[in-house]
Amino acid sequence: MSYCPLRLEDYDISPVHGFLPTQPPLRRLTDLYYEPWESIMDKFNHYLLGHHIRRLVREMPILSTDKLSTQAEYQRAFTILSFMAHAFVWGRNGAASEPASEFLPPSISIPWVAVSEYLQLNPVVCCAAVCHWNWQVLDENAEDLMSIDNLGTLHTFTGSMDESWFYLVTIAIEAKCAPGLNAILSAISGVESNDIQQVTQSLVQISQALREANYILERMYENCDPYIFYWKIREFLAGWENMADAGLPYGVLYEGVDDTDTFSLDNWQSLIRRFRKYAGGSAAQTPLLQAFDIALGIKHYPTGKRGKQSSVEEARRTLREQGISEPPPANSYLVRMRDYMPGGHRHFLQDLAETCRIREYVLLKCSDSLLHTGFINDARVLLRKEYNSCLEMMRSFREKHIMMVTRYIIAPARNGSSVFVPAVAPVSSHVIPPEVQTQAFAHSFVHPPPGGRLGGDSLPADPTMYPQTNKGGSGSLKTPPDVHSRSVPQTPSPSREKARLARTVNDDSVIRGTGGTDAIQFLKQVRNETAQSRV
Ligand code: HEM
Repeated sequence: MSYCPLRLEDYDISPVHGFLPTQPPLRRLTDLYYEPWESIMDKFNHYLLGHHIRRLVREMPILSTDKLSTQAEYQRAFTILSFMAHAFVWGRNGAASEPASEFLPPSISIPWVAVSEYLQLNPVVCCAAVCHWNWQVLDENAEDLMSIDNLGTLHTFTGSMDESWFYLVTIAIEAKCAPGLNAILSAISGVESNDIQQVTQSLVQISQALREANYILERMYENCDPYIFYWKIREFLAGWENMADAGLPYGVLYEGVDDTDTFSLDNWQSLIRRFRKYAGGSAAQTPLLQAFDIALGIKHYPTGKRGKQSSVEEARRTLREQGISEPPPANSYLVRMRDYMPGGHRHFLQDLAETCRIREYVLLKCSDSLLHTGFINDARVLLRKEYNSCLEMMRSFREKHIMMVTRYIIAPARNGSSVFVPAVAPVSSHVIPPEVQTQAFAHSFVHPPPGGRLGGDSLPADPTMYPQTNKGGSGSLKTPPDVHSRSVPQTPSPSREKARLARTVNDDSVIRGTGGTDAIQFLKQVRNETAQSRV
């Protein structure tokens, strides 16, 4: 086989399991030093159910990360700190006595930030935490070790089979698509050496991997109930961006990390700017689909903007200008999700975009002019067929995924919760003085933060939606409140917070996101761009 400049291992990608680690994730940090973390995880669901998490986390010592040495240990630390942190912030399903917490105690925030810096991702729940680093093999002797039926999760928030299954579908898709990643590299080297058979054969393997992904995706319905997903699971996966209605108008302050400057403690405005805003967990944070997009040359444009897929002319130009890097997908939401991927995986996507010219190769080999002048031969017909078959698998995956979003988000939101939530008097966790709350609240509507931390140093302004983490109160998105007539922002009651946290659908049945754009519109556009990439 000819040379391919990329090696999966250089990016923490497993040749056998793709973006999952080759060895199953650690089930425990064996150094007894970390026992305070592990002993909470031993009874995590019970503690969460019985409202013990906040007390236990506050009582936890601040542990150093110095005793973590392997990548697997860091990954385990990240996963368990993520579970504890989100359980701490969101409390027990919006129980009456537990509104969302705007503060993460130093026992979580200090090690969590240190571990996330090591892994080069944001300290917030992400796909890697709940899927990539959260699985086990059930039967070591099974014929197909990584079949979804032979996998289990290590941790869930709710202790439900539905939540396990929700993660397992993604985990199994990752595992089954690993051959597709190897095939991408093989196709790249085939292009380098102008070996049309190798490129075609690699495309066959990519489309087989994607066929598996389609099949596994549809199995979501088997064991994950949309009601449970929407009303029980999803709220724990939410982040702290655009969560004013859910009780987090400024995001979350990572105590001991962002408030160490004593000046800020005397100055509330300055302190509020230290709050972090992060999107929550979503399978959109898997590098897998983005890797296939890049490999197949599918371009995604900002939501609402129509763009063209590359033509033969552009393919010629790109090949002439070897070495000039291909810009990342222009859809800022997809680009933004890369900050929630481990560093190695993110760098792989960047380098893949610079290296991969499969679409250009197919376009040039199978251009219409060649077809019309009779130069076409069987190898070229086959190349085009297999390339288009990959696109069809990607399109079909996205089509199924849109239907899934309709069944798991839109329908349950429309039907409402069947659980009676009694009206309770507002209980505030906010310790910020009311007058400062008023100013900051007004400020956040008049000048919405550009994303990332308040003060906007990391994430670009993005009008694209992120409904899984949005409070989605239709009123606030459609009609900003009259900030001048507001005296003190109402602290939502926990029961209202719960409803708002889960509710992301307006009366017109549109899932709204950060900038008021529409999730289904985004997903349909991404699907259409995939379909339009056929050659
Ligand atoms: C109950 C199941 C699921 C629901 C309700 C769901 C929901 C959503 C929603 C609302 C979005 C829009 C952006 C966001 O909010 O993150 C999205 C995007 C996305 N989801 Fe899912 N999702 C589900 C399962 C999956 C699975 C199993 C995968 C694959 C591993 C997946 C992969 C993606 C990807 C790659 C995107 C980005 C858009 C794209 O590239 O097509 N999702 N999902």
